[in-house]
Amino acid sequence: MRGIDSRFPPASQFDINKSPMALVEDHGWAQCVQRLESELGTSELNTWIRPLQARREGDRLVLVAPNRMVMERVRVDFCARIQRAWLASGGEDIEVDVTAAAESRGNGSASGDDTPDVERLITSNRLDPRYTFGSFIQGKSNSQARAAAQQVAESPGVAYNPLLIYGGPGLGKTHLMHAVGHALLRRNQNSRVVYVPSEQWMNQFISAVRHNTSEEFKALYRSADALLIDDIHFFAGKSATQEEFFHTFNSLMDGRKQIILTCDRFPKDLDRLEDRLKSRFSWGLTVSVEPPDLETRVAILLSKAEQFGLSLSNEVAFFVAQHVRSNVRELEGVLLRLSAGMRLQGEAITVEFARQTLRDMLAHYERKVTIDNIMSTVAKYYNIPLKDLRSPRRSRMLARPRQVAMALARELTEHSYPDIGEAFEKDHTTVLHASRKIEELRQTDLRIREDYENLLRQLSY
Ligand SMILES: Nc1ncnc2c1ncn2[C@@H]1O[C@H](COP(=O)(O)OP(=O)(O)OP(=O)(O)O)[C@@H](O)[C@H]1O
Repeated sequence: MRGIDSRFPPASQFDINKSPMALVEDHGWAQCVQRLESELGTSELNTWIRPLQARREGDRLVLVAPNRMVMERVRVDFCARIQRAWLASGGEDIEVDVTAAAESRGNGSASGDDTPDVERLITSNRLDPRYTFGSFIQGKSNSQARAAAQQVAESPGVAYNPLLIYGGPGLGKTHLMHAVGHALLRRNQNSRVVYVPSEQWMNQFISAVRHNTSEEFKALYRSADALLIDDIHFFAGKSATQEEFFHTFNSLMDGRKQIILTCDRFPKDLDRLEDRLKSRFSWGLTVSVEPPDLETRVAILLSKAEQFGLSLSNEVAFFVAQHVRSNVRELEGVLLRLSAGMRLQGEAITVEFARQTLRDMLAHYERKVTIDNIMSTVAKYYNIPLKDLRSPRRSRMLARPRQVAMALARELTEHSYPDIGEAFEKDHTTVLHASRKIEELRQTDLRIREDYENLLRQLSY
């Protein structure tokens, strides 16, 4: 194992305190960043410029942002400045193009070509410097996952192994996974922390098989100290990939190395994933992240606004949080729209400004979260006739969906208990009891929690 160490990305390359640009062969970009250092504040530089990876494509400088959010902000606010800094630092006149990581991968190969250079593929996947425990806002919806991640960061390979974080899109699974990676590297700079999205892992595996470099592929992954694999639902139905992953998993577990996985649902519910993998996933700890509640959404908005250098009042944050409930990525998207709108129109962000700027989005939500629509969505979800939600029948088969529908109406609409009671042809105390009951069951009954979150997601998009 020692023999292949040199081919691993040195841990320091993952260090958030070092510029990712250290990895870029093109020194022109390093000089350009240096130039920008004198123009931008540290916070702007670390948030928007340092996470970019640069490569030359003919007479273009292609900057790959870790996600769409960064891509859009860089396009709007920094492109021209980067071009000027590039020229000023001795570069020739080139076009600057900004893409997001997933798009830039395009053909599914992380490197953009078909070179079976496993090391390069791995080094191209770095931890996002912004995804740390410090920038993760904790609330009821994610506190368990955060605590588990923190525990793993403190006792890797011992506390919970594997740690599997599951939940809907944009709820911070990747963020927490990277946060553990950063913490492990801070504890031990030489630790070999490997982060890879499942799709890339599979592409690298296929490429290794094609180019006869399977041994190298295996050795590289099996000698990691911590392996972080994102979105493992992607492995469903890919039997050869599952087989390879099964052996990697066993090898790492035998060596007491830490494994962290994320998945878009409770892993036992994944179709076409081998039972032996499902059972291994349950050896450690499986925790969920759920959509954040109102207070957490407000806290996230205020913290992100500060991070983006955007002045946002509590009142506006509260207004946005009341209307945008689905996930954190969407909250970030809203901040981006507000920021772009503010720049274009030169106005301060007031509640009225937010209402105008986001009117299409708000109208969409309002259409979806009527009591009638909640009822029909719940009836369809549980496959029961709509009229039964209103009927006086008390069978458990009907009572639970009815309570879920009432709780959703209470959470998603501004209607009072008596209004909701009237819509369900029940007394307001029944609605009150239903809301409390469902809140309690969401803590203790996994099935109810999943049903509620699924419905919340359907109604919130
Ligand atoms: N609790 C939180 N505090 C601060 N930022 C958060 C939080 N949760 C999510 N985010 C931010 O929301 C964005 C989306 O998060 P992330 O990519 O981790 O979601 P995910 O659950 O992995 O989604 P997907 O399943 O779609 O990959 C990121 O920018 C992340 O930093």
